Amino acid sequence: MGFFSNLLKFGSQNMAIDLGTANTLVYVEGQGIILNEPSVVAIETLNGIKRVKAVGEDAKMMMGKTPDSIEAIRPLRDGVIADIEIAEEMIKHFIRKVHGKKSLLRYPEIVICVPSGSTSVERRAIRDAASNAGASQVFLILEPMAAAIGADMPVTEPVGSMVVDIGGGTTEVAVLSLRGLAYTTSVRTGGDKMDEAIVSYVRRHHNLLIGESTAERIKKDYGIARHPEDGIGEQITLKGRDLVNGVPKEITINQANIAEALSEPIGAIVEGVRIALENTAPELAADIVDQGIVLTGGGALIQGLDEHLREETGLPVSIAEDPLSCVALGTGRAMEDPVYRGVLMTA
Ligand SMILES: Nc1ncnc2c1ncn2[C@@H]1O[C@H](COP(=O)(O)OP(=O)(O)OP(=O)(O)O)[C@@H](O)[C@H]1O
Repeated sequence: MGFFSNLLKFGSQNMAIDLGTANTLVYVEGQGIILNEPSVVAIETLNGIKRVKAVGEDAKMMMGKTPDSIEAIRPLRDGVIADIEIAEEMIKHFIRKVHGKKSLLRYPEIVICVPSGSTSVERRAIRDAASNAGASQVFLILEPMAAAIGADMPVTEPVGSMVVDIGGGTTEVAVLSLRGLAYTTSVRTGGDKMDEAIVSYVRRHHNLLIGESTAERIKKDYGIARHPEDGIGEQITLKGRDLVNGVPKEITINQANIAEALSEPIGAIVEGVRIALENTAPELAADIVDQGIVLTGGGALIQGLDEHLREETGLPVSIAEDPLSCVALGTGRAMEDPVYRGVLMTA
């Protein structure tokens, strides 16, 4: 029986939460991932009083389109908690959504993942937010560990392996062995920086202002880590506001332009991997030569990123099966499977 399984018979629903800067996923014991929503909260201010107007998908749809009285906030903006009160509201909302009326019967136990670079103050804040949201007990797990477990990497064995989790706010690079993180570094570059790079490329080269959501959509559909083989790639039409005369305008760019725009954030990720490799103990480095590097997180889906890293490091690089779900799956497995008990922390 799993770590928390005994409690199930009392009607509890223990949960694992991947509290990401871009998306929050909730895994319920025995059921798997049952919630996956953007980490966005829309706050309305009326007569000086703030209240939560929408959370998750509904709030994300409002981003960039809100009237003055409503603000769409991402409480975990740069890989850290930018606004703890709103983060807590968001955690509460998602827990209630999953837990439903059962919350009246019993509070769940919650495992929640935290960035490896988070400070003890930040970790305590996340733990307290989950407690305030109704958890009877809160365990923490480090994000790269969760990503590696979710990607089926051999984290419990005396074998070194490297995971690169490219999320919204941060990229976490870690070397794991025997249930521990032998080395870890966190680069404050991820999907958000890629979106910003596209926005600024289009502004610089075409005097066109596009919104973050448009940039994200372009990145997901056409994002590429290397120049396309034909030097051009696909054509992309995008709309925004002309910075010169202020009117809406449509332009066409190509995938080679996107590769150019993304070269800086992708370069920062490659640099993070290189630093991690340089700091890895020789025995573990030898293992990584055999095991290779596994990419997780939404950024792993950028076309050609695996190939690019392979060329830059000379090591085998693979993409996890479901990169966007790895952290949530790994957090869930760590909650359910006693094999991983040692990776859970209380604060
Ligand atoms: N197909 C895709 N191609 C490129 N990027 C993608 C794709 N799908 C999602 N992303 C990006 O992945 C990022 C979200 O990834 P993920 O959900 O792993 O991050 P997170 O866990 O919320 O963030 P963090 O790890 O920083 O806390 C977003 O920036 C999103 O735009």
